[in-house]
Amino acid sequence: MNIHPSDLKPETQEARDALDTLRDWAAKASDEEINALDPAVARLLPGQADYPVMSHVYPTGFVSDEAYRATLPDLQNGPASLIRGARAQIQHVGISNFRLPIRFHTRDGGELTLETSVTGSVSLEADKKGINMSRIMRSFYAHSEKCFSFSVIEAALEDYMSDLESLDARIMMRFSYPVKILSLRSGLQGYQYYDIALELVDEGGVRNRYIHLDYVYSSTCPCSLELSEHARRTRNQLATPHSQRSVARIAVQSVPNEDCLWFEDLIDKARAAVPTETQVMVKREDEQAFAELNAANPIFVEDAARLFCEQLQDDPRIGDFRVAASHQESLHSHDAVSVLTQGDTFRASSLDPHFFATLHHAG
Ligand SMILES: Nc1nc2c(ncn2[C@@H]2O[C@H](COP(=O)(O)OP(=O)(O)OP(=O)(O)O)[C@@H](O)[C@H]2O)c(=O)[nH]1
Repeated sequence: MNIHPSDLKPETQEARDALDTLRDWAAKASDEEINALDPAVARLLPGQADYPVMSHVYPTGFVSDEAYRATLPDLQNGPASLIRGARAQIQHVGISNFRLPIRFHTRDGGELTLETSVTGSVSLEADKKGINMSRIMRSFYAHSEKCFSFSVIEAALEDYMSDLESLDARIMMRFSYPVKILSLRSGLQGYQYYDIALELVDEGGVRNRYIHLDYVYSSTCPCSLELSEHARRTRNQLATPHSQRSVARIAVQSVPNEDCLWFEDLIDKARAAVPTETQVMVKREDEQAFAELNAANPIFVEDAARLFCEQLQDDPRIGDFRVAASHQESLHSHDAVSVLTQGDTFRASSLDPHFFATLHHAG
């Protein structure tokens, strides 16, 4: 019978010598080198004998049943003694920017399914360690299949407060909302996308709804227009006023009213305030119209804030509001900015250091 050398069992002394070699190596090896060893080998080292041998193969067939789940550590629901740092209430704790498709009604009776970024958070009492994070998403998912309306989101908010036993809760939904807009003169149409955010906040038992809209427009400087005309008139010198892409972030408190405040209504108000919205489909006749429209509506950044304010302040569907405008001046190496608020909701002596920087819309 042919015996292959690998079939030969090493002599016991050889095995002992190999173990001594391993242990001599281990005595000089670093922890990293020891930890990198195959657990079955590491177990042979002194003091490692009781080290349990663990499988490195993923157990595809393992089922986590209710009884097993009950054995899992649940740190976030642990005793207050686990709290690290100050024993202070946390105003917002949750998950930011989980995304899912949400269906929205349009003002003309249609429906749009849009990618929506959701941020959900709840308050946490000072003596509680943490929240069950997954419930922030699970509560929202339970309602997300229904067509959007603030009342659907209110149902998710109710779940937050009951599932997470929280006093306050907040849901923010951000999406880009397409609206077909007509060109100025050629009759062409194209889609304009509006960055919109909805906030639903329940704080101290008071519930509020907020809508945020970014409106992008061209601002032509009135002073520069006058100076250009002055050069033409007095010196027959051609001159053009500086104009620039500008952004107004309009935030309104949507107050319950039998008449719904549609996204399209807010967009219409913005256009009524500052008609020089950036265009989508532009032929030469449209470009000429745009030049005339800008000449007819020159605005400083102060004018912009007040023009938007004028469109918001007398609408019974709108409570407190804030207009933040940024003109990315083509004359300067900086932006001209303004913030106008009405009511206490958005009044703030401190502004996020990056707030104005977010009022830039790339093409
Ligand atoms: N509270 C909290 N949880 C976190 C954080 N980062 C990750 N998590 C994890 O979020 C995961 C899901 O949390 P839970 O919703 O409590 O999961 P669960 O306990 O199985 O869910 P329930 O069955 O509803 O209790 C946990 O594994 C946490 O470790 C954090 O910063 N805070």
